[in-house]
Amino acid sequence: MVRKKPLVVLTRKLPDVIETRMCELFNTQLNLDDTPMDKEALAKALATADVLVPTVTDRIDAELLAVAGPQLQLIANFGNGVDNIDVNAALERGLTVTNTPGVLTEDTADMTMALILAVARRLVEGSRIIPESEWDGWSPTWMLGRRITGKRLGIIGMGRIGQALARRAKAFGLQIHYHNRRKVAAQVEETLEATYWDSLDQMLARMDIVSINCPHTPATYHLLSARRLSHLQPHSILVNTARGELIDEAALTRMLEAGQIAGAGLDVFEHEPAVSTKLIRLAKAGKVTLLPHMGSATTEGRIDMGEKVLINIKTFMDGHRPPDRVLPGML
Ligand SMILES: NC(=O)C1=CN([C@@H]2O[C@H](COP(=O)(O)OP(=O)(O)OC[C@H]3O[C@@H](n4cnc5c(N)ncnc54)[C@H](O)[C@@H]3O)[C@@H](O)[C@H]2O)C=CC1
Ligand SMILES: O=CC(=O)O
Repeated sequence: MVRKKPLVVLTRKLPDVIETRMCELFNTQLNLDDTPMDKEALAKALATADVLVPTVTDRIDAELLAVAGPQLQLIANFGNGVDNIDVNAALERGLTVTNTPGVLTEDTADMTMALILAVARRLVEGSRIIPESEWDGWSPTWMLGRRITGKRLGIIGMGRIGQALARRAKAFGLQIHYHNRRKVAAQVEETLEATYWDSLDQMLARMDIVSINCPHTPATYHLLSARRLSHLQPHSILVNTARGELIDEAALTRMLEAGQIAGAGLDVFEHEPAVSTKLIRLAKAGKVTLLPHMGSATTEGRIDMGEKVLINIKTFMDGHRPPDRVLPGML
């Protein structure tokens, strides 16, 4: 008997090499023009697919999962963070959920370090000056940024990306501090010369630069609330390449407007792709650097992510446990 190929629905356009392999292995429904799927289109996909491959732009909530057809078995997220999926609701329905951890660690850490440098050294502001014909020549007191060497970097979430950032930051001469759910292995702490802070509030009050690198879960929503943000020192810089929902963005905006912190570098936003006009105004004034969620955006990284998705689907369809299964304890 010939086994029917499973229907795999991709919600977005993936790298060509991945789509080609996907089509060879499975009955694959592509999204050729890359239009993000609305709720109706997602519901349709969940009603027919054996495997759904969503991305960070697709909100797969309990309401949508309730309309999934009985054939749906696997949600193979093209992404590391899984906060776009109600994983508990999916697991309760007996579905398997996978993600793509590890392969975007270095790229995202690079972008985090780039944001730290961009904000501290006014890179984006400076890069506008020559194209806008506003350069009269060098001056001893003009376009001064802040030295990062010797400063204290506080990392919230010392996982894969947090540690990769710490390695880079150490090479730049920053002192590494971190807050995590638990202390990391002694050998990692030793190599990074990292200091653990059990109290996030206390760490925030002592840092020059803070980077957020933990996942967005119900427990971490607005981890940096208005109250916590108020612990930051006026000269400090805040960088977020994790998820927008981790920060009370309105409170951060007010602090930036009032000069209560020196600057921020944001790759992710609370209501992305919408970004508030106030933040855009602050960016134009050089107080904040805004990137359109491009932390993992390298050609190599996106192909590696696609390969992970392929392996997860293939392993699952062959009747084995896929390598990147998301389990309730990980949330
Ligand atoms: N901007 C971008 O394009 C990208 C963003 N990301 C985001 O980065 C996040 C982190 O990724 P990884 O480092 O691979 O994850 P990871 O799971 O290796 O590390 C996360 C760390 O955060 C810690 N953590 C969890 N809750 C915490 C809390 N309440 N307080 C302090 N620490 C807490 C965990 O213990 C863990 O050590 C992802 O969940 C995703 O949202 C990931 C890739 C690309
Ligand atoms: O933000 C991207 C991800 O893979 O997570």
